[in-house]
Amino acid sequence: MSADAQKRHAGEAAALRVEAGMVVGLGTGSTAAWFVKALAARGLEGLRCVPTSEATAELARELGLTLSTLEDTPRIDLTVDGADEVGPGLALIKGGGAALLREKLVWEASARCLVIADKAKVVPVLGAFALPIEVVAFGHKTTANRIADVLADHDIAMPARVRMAERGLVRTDGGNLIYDAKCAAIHDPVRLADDLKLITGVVEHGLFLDLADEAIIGTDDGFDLLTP
Ligand SMILES: O=C[C@H](O)[C@H](O)[C@H](O)COP(=O)(O)O
Repeated sequence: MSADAQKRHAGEAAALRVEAGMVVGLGTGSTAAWFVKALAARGLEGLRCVPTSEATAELARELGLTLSTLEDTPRIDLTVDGADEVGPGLALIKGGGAALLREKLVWEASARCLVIADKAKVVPVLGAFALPIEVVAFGHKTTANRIADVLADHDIAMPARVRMAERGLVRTDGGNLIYDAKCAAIHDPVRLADDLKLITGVVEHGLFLDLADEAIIGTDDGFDLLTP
């Protein structure tokens, strides 16, 4: 069976965790899209949804979900979102879809965070997926040099590369750039997260540590549950 079917199983199982009247954070990406569709199909009364990207907002709007913002609903009951890697203790790499900053803002405003993913995302050590780092566009090449220094300090020799699309530099919803750092293996995610945050010009990084309360991992015939 395909990864897409596993993502659907996880998304549908997560939608059953939502109750009428909740404020729900909507993640970004292909797995989160399955959740958004399944949630809309439930037709629960009184839901308010805070999307983590313009793409998710558009999908949710099309499906008739009621949208809100972090400004209007700063307290979120439950956020459901995908991940690029799910490591030990539910440490995550996120940001493959360039939504990491809004995602982290929504996650941190949430009473409970549920990560949904297909089986291939579960890894023994984070780092095979290139770590996304969101950087302000002004002076980004000098910021990239400082990022390279930090990576070298973590025995990561490859400098991070700016993310490109067919039509040029990828811009986040906030207008920033993404650098992707091929780490291979991140041995000390807490220290790397702290060191990256200290760099002037870095807005956020895709390490989500101590944020996920539970993971629903889609399988071919259902799903498995993981806790930190
Ligand atoms: O920026 C994007 C997000 O962090 C996504 O949740 C992540 O990239 C996983 O996406 P997908 O479910 O499409 O693999």
